[in-house]
Amino acid sequence: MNILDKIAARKREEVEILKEEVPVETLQMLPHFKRKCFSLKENLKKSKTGIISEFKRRSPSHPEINLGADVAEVTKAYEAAGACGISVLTDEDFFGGSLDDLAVARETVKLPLLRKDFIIDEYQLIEAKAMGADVILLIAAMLKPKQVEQFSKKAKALGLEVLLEVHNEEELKNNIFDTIDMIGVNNRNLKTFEVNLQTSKDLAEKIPGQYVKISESGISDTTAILELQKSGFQGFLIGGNFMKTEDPGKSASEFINELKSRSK
Ligand SMILES: O=C(O)c1ccccc1NCC(=O)[C@H](O)[C@H](O)COP(=O)(O)O
Repeated sequence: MNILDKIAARKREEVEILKEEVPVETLQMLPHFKRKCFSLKENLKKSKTGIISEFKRRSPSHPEINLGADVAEVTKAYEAAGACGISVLTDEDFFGGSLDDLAVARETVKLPLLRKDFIIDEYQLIEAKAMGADVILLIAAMLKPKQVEQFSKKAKALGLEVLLEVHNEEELKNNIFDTIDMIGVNNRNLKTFEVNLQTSKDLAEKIPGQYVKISESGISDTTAILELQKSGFQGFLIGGNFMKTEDPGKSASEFINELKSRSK
């Protein structure tokens, strides 16, 4: 069983329990449910740097990135560093995150927040909105195109933006819907965990022009960003490179400042 199948199986169990414990009607009464979302898409279109900084403590490929990281401290520093948006891992079992992390990030910053999780059920979209997310992720490798269409429609109806994640041309071709806002190319092969930025460069020209393009995973220097910008990418999702350091906010700030000075 590959990692996405394992995660999907766990999510299905988790969602069935949650639906009983916290019904949709309860989520819909939470104050953030009616909040107007911040737009990551618009921030990326306006930005010269396009950095989406990620908060994650661990991952299947890196089991100990920053286990004790404090979400308020890091997200506040990411905002001050000039990030366009923040990605918050909300999966507990595989990434050590939680919906509480998302809620704390929401109370801390005014930037668009991506709920970084593995969506397999509409319930998780309602949960994302209620806990303060602005953007949700749909991973083509773990969904059927019909589900991508259904979940993206529902997300838009909730006022959320949709980031579709693909790894190859087939996933891209099968999941082009007008309810998608941004297309992310994940440079990490989820079978081997190897990262290769060429994945983004190869797919860039195949992504239709109306979608904001985001390159995800394995980005560790500003030279990579300058090259990816030449291929047409406007957004860059960076997690481990910041989170593995003692002060992720400071690392993000130095990275963004270096990028700004190299972009002049
Ligand atoms: O990172 C993993 O090990 C992983 C394994 C299985 C599914 C998803 C996984 N990562 C999620 C991500 O997409 C990354 O956290 C994100 O793109 C940032 O990547 P990085 O900058 O390399 O930390």
